[in-house]
Amino acid sequence: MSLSVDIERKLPDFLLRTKFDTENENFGILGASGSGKSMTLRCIAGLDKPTKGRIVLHERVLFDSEQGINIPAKDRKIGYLFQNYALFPHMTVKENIEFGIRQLSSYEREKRIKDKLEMIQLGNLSKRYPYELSGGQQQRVALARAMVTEPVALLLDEPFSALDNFLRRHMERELIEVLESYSGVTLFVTHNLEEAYRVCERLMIMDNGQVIADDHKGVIFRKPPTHTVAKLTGCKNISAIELQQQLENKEQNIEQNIEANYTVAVAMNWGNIQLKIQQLPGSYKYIGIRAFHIKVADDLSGDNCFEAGVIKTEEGPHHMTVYLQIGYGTGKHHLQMEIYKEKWKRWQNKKSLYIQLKPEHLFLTK
Ligand SMILES: Nc1ncnc2c1ncn2[C@@H]1O[C@H](COP(=O)(O)OP(=O)(O)OP(=O)(O)O)[C@@H](O)[C@H]1O
Repeated sequence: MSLSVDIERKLPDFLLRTKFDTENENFGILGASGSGKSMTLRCIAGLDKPTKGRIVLHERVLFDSEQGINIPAKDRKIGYLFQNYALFPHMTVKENIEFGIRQLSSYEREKRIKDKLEMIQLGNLSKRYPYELSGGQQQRVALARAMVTEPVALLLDEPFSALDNFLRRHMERELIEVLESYSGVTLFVTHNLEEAYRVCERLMIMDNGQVIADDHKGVIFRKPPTHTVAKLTGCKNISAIELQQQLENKEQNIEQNIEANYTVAVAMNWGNIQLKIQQLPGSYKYIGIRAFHIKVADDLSGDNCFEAGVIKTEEGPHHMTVYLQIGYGTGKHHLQMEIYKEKWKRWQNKKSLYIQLKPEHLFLTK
């Protein structure tokens, strides 16, 4: 199954331009609020009409502005799951699931409903009304209702955002299981980076109506193409840089213990420290490192080891966030490190410590 989208939607104050192709993978869409994620899904589902462009789902043209094709939403074979369940309140669980397949024979209807009730493990609650169900149960019914039509594509728009954290993780695991046996295209919109990473193989990042990155999740997180993508994917440490492939003066190289085959970046927002990096210099303007990649070091002997002052700490349930100052100080923190609480115990009373920004964890970006 494949989906190809190349559309534009013009509104007085907003321009959406989305272009991507996906095939048999969980495809995640990430972006700040108002970046156009839901509008993209609505255009694909046929609930909103692009100003121009083309949408093809498994070789079937759903929309083509030049050819005047615009298949109505009900005929697109698309299942849509919203954040707020949208179950019919006056219908039971079974009736809600049955709603989209009323045209099928009663034998086929019963078979599919039984199958979907088993999938969501709510067979014993089939006669209940939505108000008699918990939030998680309602969302499972909504998932069954979206899938009972055997859609070619499943669009999930922040499906767990109304649930508490515990239920959210539980539903996420259930969804991953359901999707393993689903052969259609899945688009998953979420604000939650970790959720996107766990559920999806590929991620598209949107910013102000535009696609600014689209790649395998590992690449997006390891080497974000721009500093906006780095920020939107949760990178807390980004600095403007000046790059030098190698220092011109060889003596200076030796003196500063910098090998010539490394690129050297001067991190202007991190107290002008000099960093060794493995990427070749290009037209990069920024350097970044994720908070959990900053490591406490025993001494200054490794690559990119620095003495850092501890400005403040914040305690989370499992880890500490430590705000650090390095290089030429300004009184403000330069870096944010995340470290497991157990590990942090060793340093918790220290005002300064050694840290390492390993070359393999630093990335250059535009
Ligand atoms: N019917 C409409 N008329 C005018 N502007 C709209 C309409 N629908 C959405 N917008 C605007 O289009 C932009 C994109 O909206 P969209 O709902 O796609 O954002 P989103 O990325 O899904 O955001 P969120 O994460 O907050 O749900 C927003 O600026 C929104 O205000």
